[in-house]
Amino acid sequence: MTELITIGEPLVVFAAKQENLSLTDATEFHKGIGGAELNVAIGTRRLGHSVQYITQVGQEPLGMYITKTIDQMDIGTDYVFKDPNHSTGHQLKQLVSYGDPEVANYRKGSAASHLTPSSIKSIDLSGVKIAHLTGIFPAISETALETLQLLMKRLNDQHILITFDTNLRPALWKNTQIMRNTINKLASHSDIVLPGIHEGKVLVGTDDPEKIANFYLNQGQTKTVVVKVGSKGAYVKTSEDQGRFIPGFKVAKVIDTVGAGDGFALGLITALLENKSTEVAVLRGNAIGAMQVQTPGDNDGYPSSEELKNFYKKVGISEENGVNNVVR
Ligand SMILES: Nc1ncnc2c1ncn2[C@@H]1O[C@H](COP(=O)(O)OP(=O)(O)OP(=O)(O)O)[C@@H](O)[C@H]1O
Ligand SMILES: O=C(O)C(=O)C[C@H](O)[C@H](O)CO
Repeated sequence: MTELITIGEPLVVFAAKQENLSLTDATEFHKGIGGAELNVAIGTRRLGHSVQYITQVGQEPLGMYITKTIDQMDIGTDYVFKDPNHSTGHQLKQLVSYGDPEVANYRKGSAASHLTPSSIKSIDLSGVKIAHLTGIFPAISETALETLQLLMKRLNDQHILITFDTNLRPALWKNTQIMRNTINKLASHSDIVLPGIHEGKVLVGTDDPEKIANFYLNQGQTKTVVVKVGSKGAYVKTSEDQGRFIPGFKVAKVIDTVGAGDGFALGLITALLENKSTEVAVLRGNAIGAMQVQTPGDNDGYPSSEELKNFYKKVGISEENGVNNVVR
């Protein structure tokens, strides 16, 4: 039985080791794995919950590297399909001393983009508590979108809670209007929607968190919206309560912002799996987002239960009292 299921495109990430060099000039790289949904799977497993990851990889060294690595992490690979004809997506990522790193993606026509709806029919959803979906996978190909739509229909039919991170990747879409319409439609079939504040501006046309939340709460089945506001934390509103900000955690130095949103999502998901309140789930999302920005990889800041406890201890809060303790 699996608590969390997710579907996405894994990327082999070659992260530059030399600070502030362009990707053209960098010569030394560290090989790791990324991909938004896989990041969530990794962090969720690290906190002790069971996960199945649905994807397709090439039958070549990068595909084998992904499969071997996630298998060693004890993430379920029952639905990691193999494609002998296409290779696995990969990415070069810059190391910067400030701001977002430059990335170069090599993912067009990847094995994952050739996943088709037929792969969804075999998936056993019994016992699954939460499914995590994002706006990246449906952007990589028409068949990926159809595959996601079929999975969503099966999840909705079985009343399995869906968390949806809008995760905009404009370069993967034909144009902004198609991106906006498709993502907002997918969001309407999700229970918890997790846009970033800048994404809200593109998707809803405002950067007022309350207005962004109201937009999603007024369409489809969405009952909770959390708008992520970078270092400031997050704004949460449900269909039953007034919205509120839950402040973020101060960090000594931001090393790499990639994977913070996924860290937030997995913090929220794991807390909900442990029957914590929505507000505690947002607090844990903030904590794991803050831990992730202090590390160079896409998912190496995600904590074990022990590391999460130590993080709270260091800032002098616990999950039980932390929501109302705004001095961080
Ligand atoms: N500089 C920071 N300091 C502390 N916490 C941070 C910082 N940046 C991000 N976080 C935490 O991580 C969460 C997610 O970050 P962000 O708001 O950038 O999400 P996002 O827009 O989804 O990001 P991503 O680019 O990873 O998709 C924030 O809500 C916050 O809790
Ligand atoms: O999946 C992608 O598009 C990536 O850029 C890989 C990163 O690990 C991911 O986006 C972080 O959210």
